[in-house]
This record gives sequence, C-alpha cells and structure tokens, in this order.
Amino acid sequence: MSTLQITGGTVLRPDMTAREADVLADRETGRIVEIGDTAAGEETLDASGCLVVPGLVNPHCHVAMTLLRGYADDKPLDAWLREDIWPVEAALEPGDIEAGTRLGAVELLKNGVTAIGDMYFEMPTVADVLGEAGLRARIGHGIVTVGKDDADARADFEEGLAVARDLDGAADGRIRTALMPHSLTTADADLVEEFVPRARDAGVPLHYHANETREEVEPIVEDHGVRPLEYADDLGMLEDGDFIAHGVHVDRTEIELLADRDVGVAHCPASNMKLASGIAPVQTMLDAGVTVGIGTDGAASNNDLDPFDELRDAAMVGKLGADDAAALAAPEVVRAATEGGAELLGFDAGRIEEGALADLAVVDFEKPHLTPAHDPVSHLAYAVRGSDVEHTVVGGEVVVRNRRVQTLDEAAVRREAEAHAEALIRRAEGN
Ligand SMILES: CSC[C@H]1O[C@@H](n2cnc3c(O)ncnc32)[C@H](O)[C@@H]1O
Ligand SMILES: [Zn+2]
Repeated sequence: MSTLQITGGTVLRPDMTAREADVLADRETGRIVEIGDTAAGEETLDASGCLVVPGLVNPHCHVAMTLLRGYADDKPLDAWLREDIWPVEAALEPGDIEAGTRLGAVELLKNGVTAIGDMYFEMPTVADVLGEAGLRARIGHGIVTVGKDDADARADFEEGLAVARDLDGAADGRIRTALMPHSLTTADADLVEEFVPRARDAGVPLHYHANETREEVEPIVEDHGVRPLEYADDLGMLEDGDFIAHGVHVDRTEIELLADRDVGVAHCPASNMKLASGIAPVQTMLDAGVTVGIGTDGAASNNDLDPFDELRDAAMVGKLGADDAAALAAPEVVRAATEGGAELLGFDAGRIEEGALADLAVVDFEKPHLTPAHDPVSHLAYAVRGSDVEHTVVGGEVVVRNRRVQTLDEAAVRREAEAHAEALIRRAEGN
C-alpha cells in the first residue's frame, strides 16, 4: 500500500467537531484508511498548527473564464453576457481555454479546492488540464443554441452528449461528466426533449443554469404557464443526480420539487450579488431537504475562485435574505461547501471519515486573523481566506505543498494566461 500520512494537525470531523489526529490515506484507492494515532506513511505532510478539513468543493464554475477576470463588470447578467462576454467568447481559441483552465486550476488548488463542476467549451482539453492538475471534476460542454440554425444547434447537443460519453472516467476516474445545456432559455426545448433521454440511457446526469434572474423566469411563465422548474420537470430535466446552478428565483412549489426529485442546487452568492441577480432562499431550501453546494461561477462574475470568500458570502447574504441572523449558520455553510458540493457532483468526498476519498485541505491557523481560535468552524465560515491553505490533497496525492502547486508550474501558467488573455481581447475587439 502506498500511503500519505498527514501528521500533527487538528481534524474537522463530519459532525463539525474538531480533534487532534493524524490522517492516513491510501494513494492506490485514493481513500482515507485511518484517522487518529495512525501508522507512519511513505510520504508525510506536516499539519502542525493547522486544521485539516475536507477539500472544498466548487460545484459550479467556468474555469477558463479566469482569462476574462475583470474584463467586464457592473452589468446585469443578460447585458453582461450579450454585450461583453459572448462576443469575446466567440473569439476563443482552444489554446486560450487551455491556458485559462490551467490558471483556474492553480488558483483553485491553492485555495483548497479539490473538486469542481465545470461547464465550458473544448472539454477534451479541459479534461486533460484538470487531470494533469490533479483536480477531481464533473465537466460538460456548455450547450447554447440561441442564434444558431437547426444544424448547428443539433451539432452542439451532439457534442455535449459525445463529451459526456467519451470523457467520463478520464484521469483514473477523477473526471466525470454531465450533459450541460446552458439554461432553460438558451438551449432549444425540442432538442432537450430529444437528447435528455439519450443522456439518461448513457447514465449521464444533467447540469444547467436555472432561475438565475427574474428576466429569465418571466418568459417561461408567460409562454408555458408554469414555473421554470416545473417546465424543466416536464422536459425530464429533474432527476436524481442532476443539479442546477443558482436557483435564485424559486418559489415554494419549485423548492419542494427539487427536494422531491433529489436535485441539488449550486448556490453562487458572489455572482448573484455582483450581477444583482437576487438573493437565493437557501435556508428555505435547506429546511426543505434540498442539497446545497456553494460555487464561485466563473471568475468574470466573482472575480476570484476562492471558496472561503463564497462561504462567507453565503452566510452573510443568507442571513440578510432570511432576515434572520441564525440562518446559514457556520456549520451549515461549511457543510454545504464540502459535503453538499461533493454530493451534487456525485463524489464520495467532502467529509473526513475512514473509507471516504482522501480529498483534503490543510489550513494554517497560526495567523493573526485566526487568533484566538475559539471555534474552528466559525473561522472557516467567517475568517479563513484561501491564502491560509497550506497544503491540498486529492485522492491521497499532495497537489499543493507549502503553498506550492506540485502539478503545474505556477509562474509559467501565469505568463501563458497573460499572453492568451491579451491576444484574445485583441482578436475579439479587432485591434
Ligand atoms: C456555454 S458554456 C457556459 C456559458 O455560461 C456563461 N456564463 C458565465 N456565467 C454565467 C452565469 O452566471 N449565468 C449564465 N451564464 C453564465 C459563460 O460565459 C459561457 O458562455
Ligand atoms: Zn455559470
């Protein structure tokens, strides 16, 4: 057995209590084999002064959008996409997506993220980069049919399905897939009805943006006489294993539908605030039994990929939205950012337990802003930053050690990303 021992730390347990313990991981199975006073490992990771937590899970992202960080701000979703983002994305070349994904992977890993959901383009390349980086991911080709003729729209769905079938299980099983129509208003409904059963036959789940803005909800209600998630249900888009992004404007019936169908929600608080999309009723969803994870969305609407920012935003805006300081309490948001996200993505991770996947983040608590540490869970929710992550482990492999990414050359990744971002904007703007 090839093992990794994480020694001398305090471990966050699934019940949100903490205790001093070592963690022993088997790198062949990628799973935790022992917690406590463990046997020595072949490789050791020093966690003294640190809290060992489940790796953070970011279930909704467009990783390569790191290239568009800060390119267009201060607009609502529809204008932002149509006036700024989509015109630039039309000029994307495969090398841009490769460079942007590498940059995003470095940022995510350094911030303690071990698993992500990614919807974008050029997914075989994305799978290669994420595999090389050492991340775990559920990925899909983002299908947008608005503005396309019938043949191109069909080809986009075919590509989405082919990606889901072909890339599933890549990178030794760390990469899983989903069919990812962009949203209920941007992917053709007839094609959804045709392709969703084909995805089901292949055992492929669905992931899409839903109920993000009022402007997106209204036309569905007007045209179909039902709420968007009832419409999604009619199209066969709400089955166990599927998960939606945002779920901001959901009513009681829709929340019950999500709970009943076991469809989870990737809550993206920073993106929802930045685009002024609204405040998602997260506490109501949790109370109804809906599984909630916490996502960053793309770096162009956030503008970073730090899950700890997201945790804090989720807690803060959750309280404001519920008009209740007890809503989205620290243990609830920490659980959503770890176990909840892992459940959405279908990974047996997000908790430090024997038998679970050894996806871990080691957070340095010996910092002024984390002193004193009355309650480590409070700090995770309200005070820790991504830059406090000292080591990151995926499947028992050390991918960040002492804040240095082991799988990618950070300086080269930054240089490449800078060059690609500049050339992309020049091409898109015709200079
Ligand atoms: C077709 S790939 C994904 C597609 O989604 C765009 N996008 C980025 N952020 C959001 C968001 O918050 N809501 C909807 N769509 C978003 C991204 O630019 C890609 O075009
Ligand atoms: Zn998104």
